Amino acid sequence: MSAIDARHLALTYADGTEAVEDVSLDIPEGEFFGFLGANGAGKTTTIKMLVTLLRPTSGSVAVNGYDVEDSPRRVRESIGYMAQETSIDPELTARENVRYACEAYGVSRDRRGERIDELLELVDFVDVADKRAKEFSGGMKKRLDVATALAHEPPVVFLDEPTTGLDPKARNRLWDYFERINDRGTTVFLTTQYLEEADHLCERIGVIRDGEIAVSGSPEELKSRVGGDVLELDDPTPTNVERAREVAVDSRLAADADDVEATEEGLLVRSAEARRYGTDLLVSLRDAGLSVVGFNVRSPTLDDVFLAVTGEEYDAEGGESGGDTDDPGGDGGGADAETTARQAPR
Ligand SMILES: Nc1ncnc2c1ncn2[C@@H]1O[C@H](COP(=O)(O)OP(=O)(O)OP(=O)(O)O)[C@@H](O)[C@H]1O
Repeated sequence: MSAIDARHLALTYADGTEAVEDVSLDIPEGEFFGFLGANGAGKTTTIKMLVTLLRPTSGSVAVNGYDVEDSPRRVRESIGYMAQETSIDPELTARENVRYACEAYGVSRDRRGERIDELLELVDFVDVADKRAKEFSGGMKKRLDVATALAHEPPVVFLDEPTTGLDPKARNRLWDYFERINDRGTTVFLTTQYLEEADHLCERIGVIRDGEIAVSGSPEELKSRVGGDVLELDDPTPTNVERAREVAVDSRLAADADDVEATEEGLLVRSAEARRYGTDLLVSLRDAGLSVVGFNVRSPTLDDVFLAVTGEEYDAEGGESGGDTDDPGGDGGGADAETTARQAPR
């Protein structure tokens, strides 16, 4: 049985916006699935249909074998949902928030005390269990959100941008919990603004564009579809970039013009020959009277996949730095050696 089986899902909002046009997903039990797309591509609308908060205009969805139209209550009982907005009560302590979630999700009275302790332990809240949630940092609130979404041990959890705005340390910590629950057999459906997060966590990824799945596959499969390596030229002046683009398109590197993209930093060329002939391009640029300030050849990342599929750079608002810390009253918890080492190579 699939954990999530969505067929030809579509949703048009009352104002006529066709947010989701045709989304089919078949996610096996126990998979860690990443759902990616630019802002407004239809991710949240899709999740809301999967968790019974929005009724599809057409198509069908079964979650854990229950049809969302026929058995919405069964679906809700069998899933955990961590929405973008926090669901914890700032006036309650961590323990009270978790207890409330256990009651709301119908965890039996006999089991409740034990389950509350397990959940607090899972997200490392034992020492601060009796502090009020309003005293917690952004990262801690997210961890508490994770605990409450898991109260009833659901076989499937939906995480909608669970780490947005967190600093790398807090994010890494959450990644550990997500991996832990997936290791226990829980199916995870994740949306994220951070492609390195999807790369690190997900076994399979689907990219939604204009309300339809544009590509899906494992991170490695998707990266291999970029076709070779990626050569980056840094040049901040747009006029130079435009001329450099013409030189690159004419070079033996690019199979066609689509392999050359202007980026915020300068220019990017996807090519199976990037390592072999990359320096030839530098010579051609110099001959054309252009100099570059930076040059680099690297393996493709999911950012390259995204750029190739959508023609846009993946939006990562909330940023890599200056995010919400996991450490209230601390020094902001910058990236330590371990954190840095765990980031996907760029
Ligand atoms: N209640 C609504 N009424 C009308 N249009 C809506 C509504 N909610 C979302 N939309 C539109 O539907 C489209 C898809 O929105 P959705 O929130 O699903 O995208 P998303 O991929 O989750 O984006 P984000 O990353 O910004 O959350 C967008 O064009 C959005 O403006």
